[in-house]
Amino acid sequence: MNVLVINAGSSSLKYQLFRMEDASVLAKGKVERIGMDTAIVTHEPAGGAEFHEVKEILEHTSAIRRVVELLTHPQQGVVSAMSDIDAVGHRVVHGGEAFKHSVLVNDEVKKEIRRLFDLAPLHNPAAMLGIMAAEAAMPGVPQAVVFDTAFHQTMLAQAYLYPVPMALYRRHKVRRYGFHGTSHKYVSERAALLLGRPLAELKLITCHIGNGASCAAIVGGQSVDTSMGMTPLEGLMMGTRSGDLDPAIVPYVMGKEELTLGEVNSMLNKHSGLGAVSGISSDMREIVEAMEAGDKNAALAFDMYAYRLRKYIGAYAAGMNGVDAIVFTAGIGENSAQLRRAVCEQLTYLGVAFDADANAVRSSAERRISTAASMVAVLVIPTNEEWVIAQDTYNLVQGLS
Ligand SMILES: Nc1ncnc2c1ncn2[C@@H]1O[C@H](COP(=O)(O)OP(=O)(O)O)[C@@H](O)[C@H]1O
Ligand SMILES: CC(=O)OP(=O)(O)O
Ligand SMILES: [Mg+2]
Repeated sequence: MNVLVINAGSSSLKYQLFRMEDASVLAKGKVERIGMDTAIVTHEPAGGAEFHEVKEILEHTSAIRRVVELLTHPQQGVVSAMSDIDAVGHRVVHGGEAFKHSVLVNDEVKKEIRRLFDLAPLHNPAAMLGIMAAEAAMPGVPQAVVFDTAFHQTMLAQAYLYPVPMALYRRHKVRRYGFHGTSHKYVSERAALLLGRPLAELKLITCHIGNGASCAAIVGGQSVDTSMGMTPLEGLMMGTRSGDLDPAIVPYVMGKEELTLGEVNSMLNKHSGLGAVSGISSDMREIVEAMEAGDKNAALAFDMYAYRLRKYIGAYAAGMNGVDAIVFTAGIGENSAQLRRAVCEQLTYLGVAFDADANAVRSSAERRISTAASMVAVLVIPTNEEWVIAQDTYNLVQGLS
């Protein structure tokens, strides 16, 4: 069975086509910088030459259309027709309390995902575009959805409730859901293998640091806390999102600047974070480049980003009463040696002995960047949300026959 996985992030769309029988990847690729001046398309057919293009791609529907063209292309393609794709698995960011597990797509499921648009305005609409575009391109092919929120459903009420009137939870389900769950789950399992210790006895802090960023406190393989909240806006500073701030700022700024609810929402989700502080870019590569060229605002944005992450690591070590390993993953966590260094060199109080040389090595392998003597291991583990989604999709589709 061939399963196509579509992971529509806020600024990127990643895809992988898996042959499930031997867990092989027939092709993978990504469309990055969707909606920016130029998007970057990378398509890697297994055993074939990598294909790159830079073109304007303004939204996710066009991105999927391009992916479909590439997968069936006479030169760059890996299947002769779309009928060689047996199932499609989608990443959906918000599943609310309704979805504790992955499900096959039907009208009810689509309705529920739409109902959650308000709570994940950058993500659920992108995922829905993906589902609709895939249905149009591959009619009759079963589709499954895998939710970012599902893994965090193990949190206790002490972590998922906000100290506000409890009627808000009862009436409107106002609570912490947490996101990037598929990634936090995957890297925590890989971390246990890399450390050679049972997951059941580990306390981990996993840092999924991409365009969206969150960390999670994981005890014995179960999420006990995570930095994103009811929506993916809370927690760490991100590319375009503010993360934590004093909630009183919202009504204050709305009054002073005469902003509507929609405008203030858009300000915090799309016009804050690295982009707002640096005035340069929401992309960490460009921030680091500008910082190294001496730009003060880029340096401030970088320092704030690292400082806020360091504070969460401290908070989660306290929350779990200890930590065995800190894991970095996603675009920035996997690739930015500068950011990892800025965070980890000041964790000596926790017992982290950072290995700056190991950290500086560019690699796509799972690796340790703390010294052998470090009391707390620091790991870099490339995430693989797509493989987890493919497995869930495969299992659901098997259940159909
Ligand atoms: N070599 C690199 N150095 C620093 N940052 C990088 C590098 N490669 C990618 N990134 C950063 O990773 C982020 C995107 O991460 P990603 O996980 O792909 O995001 P998302 O899935 O949320 O769209 C961007 O800020 C990008 O600059
Ligand atoms: C939930 C979330 O923020 O996702 P992403 O990192 O893909 O934007
Ligand atoms: Mg992502």
